[in-house]
Amino acid sequence: MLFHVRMDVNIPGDLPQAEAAEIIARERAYSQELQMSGKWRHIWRIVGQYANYSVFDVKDNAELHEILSGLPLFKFMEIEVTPLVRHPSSVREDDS
Ligand SMILES: O=C(O)CC1=CCC(=O)O1
Repeated sequence: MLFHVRMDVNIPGDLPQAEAAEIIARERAYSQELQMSGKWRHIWRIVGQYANYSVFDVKDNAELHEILSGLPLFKFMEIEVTPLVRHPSSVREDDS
């Protein structure tokens, strides 16, 4: 199943910089491992915002929930999920 996910990050200003840097480094490693596995298909920065648009390809809602709630930045994020289904006019073979 494909899901479009918007993640808005809001790290509190009073979090020590070293702690924030460590969480961001773990977030990057976690994300890159999932990208390499094919489950996190796309990640795009939203211009001018500390936010991204991502596309996940996972088994079901439960797997997506597990992945998102495991994000090191999860507690500092607002997350919006939109389930996707193949468009009947799509010419791309990997759209589902
Ligand atoms: O910077 C972000 O948009 C948050 C994030 C998600 C995965 C990652 O590496 O950073």
